[in-house]
Amino acid sequence: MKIIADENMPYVEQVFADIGEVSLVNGRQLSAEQLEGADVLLVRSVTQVNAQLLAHNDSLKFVGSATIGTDHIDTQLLAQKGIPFSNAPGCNAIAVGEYAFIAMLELAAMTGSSLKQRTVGIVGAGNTGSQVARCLEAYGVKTLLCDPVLAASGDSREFHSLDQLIASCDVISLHVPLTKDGIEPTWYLLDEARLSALKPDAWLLNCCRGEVIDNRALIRVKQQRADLRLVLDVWEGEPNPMPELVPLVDIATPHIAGYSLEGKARGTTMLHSALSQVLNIEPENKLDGLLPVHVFSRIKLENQPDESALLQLCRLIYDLRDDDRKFRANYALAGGFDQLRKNHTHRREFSALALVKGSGFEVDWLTKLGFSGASL
Ligand SMILES: NC(=O)C1=CN([C@@H]2O[C@H](COP(=O)(O)OP(=O)(O)OC[C@H]3O[C@@H](n4cnc5c(N)ncnc54)[C@H](O)[C@@H]3O)[C@@H](O)[C@H]2O)C=CC1
Ligand SMILES: O=C(O)C(=O)[C@H](O)COP(=O)(O)O
Repeated sequence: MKIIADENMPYVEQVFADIGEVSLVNGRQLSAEQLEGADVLLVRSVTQVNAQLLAHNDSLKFVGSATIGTDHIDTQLLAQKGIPFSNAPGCNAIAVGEYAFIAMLELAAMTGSSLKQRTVGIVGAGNTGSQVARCLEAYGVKTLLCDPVLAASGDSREFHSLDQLIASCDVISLHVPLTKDGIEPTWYLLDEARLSALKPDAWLLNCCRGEVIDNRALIRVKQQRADLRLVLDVWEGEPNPMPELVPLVDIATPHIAGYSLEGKARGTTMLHSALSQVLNIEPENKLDGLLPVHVFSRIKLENQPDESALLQLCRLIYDLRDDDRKFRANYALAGGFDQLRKNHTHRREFSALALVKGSGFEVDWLTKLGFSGASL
């Protein structure tokens, strides 16, 4: 089988070797000509899978996207052509949850305040939003959820409206798909009126899609409101963020919130399972043994960590400040945004680090946060 895969899909050649020959391509530049004769197409979020891309191909048996979002896929077209499609829901949800949690700890350190004293509003309570809530609740931070779609579907959690969250939360973290229609469209969900209504000293995080915030309105509001703190991992108009916006942002990264090695590997192996099912091949667990041991495999805690020690511990797994520095230095260069993503050194998830505790204090909350437990 001829498999065309995005070059930024860790382990893809290894994982798919039993099904066919994998050719790696630049996903953003993939052309209809390159796709001629391919049986399987494996993409990431930068490839628009549409009629133009499929124009010279009549052999595709499967399209997979190793992502949660599907806004780059014309799923209707694939259904019309009878081409099975699968994405990888939840594959990088833990990575996004940990990114948002670490970003909030960094903002607390930056502003000399405490995350624990804040109430965090999570907009979109699906896979990624729930992981943010899990981290915050493990640490003892109050969270409020907004998800009218899940509320209407009978989800038993307590939900609030977006405007209630904006009025009452000190932090707003966005975790919705990008949709232009339907009953709850998210395009420019945070418009000028909502941005202006954010509480004094509020923090706003966007780890879902750039266009969920009206970025021009954000520039105008932030220019008037120095009290607002911003964490942006996603940008309107990627791969070209608005240059006036970047200096106004406290933590800026190139759409890598989901880039943990575990998350990427899960995305690849989930697509392998989906394709195996389509081809009627016995699915294998390919994730076991794929990931290397983390450089710090275990750490001994002598005391209960306070917020500052917790941040130090998190930085052993992921020092967000490195990505922020690289972003500011490179995003405006030609191809800079994509290069940052391509060359990103995939971080690990909390579970890669085992904590050994000294006697006389509890670390249950740290294992709930995601770290592994270990005995001496
Ligand atoms: N920055 C990054 O690296 C990543 C970004 N993403 C983005 O995050 C999005 C969310 O991912 P998941 O949580 O895994 O998706 P999900 O589908 O599990 O959850 C999204 C939730 O948003 C809710 N929702 C839809 N419209 C809403 C609205 N108007 N207001 C409030 N809630 C609404 C849905 O009901 C759903 O529960 C993805 O669609 C993708 O675009 C996902 C992974 C990584
Ligand atoms: O899963 C999603 O949705 C995402 O946004 C991905 O983390 C983006 O990663 P790429 O597919 O663009 O590498």
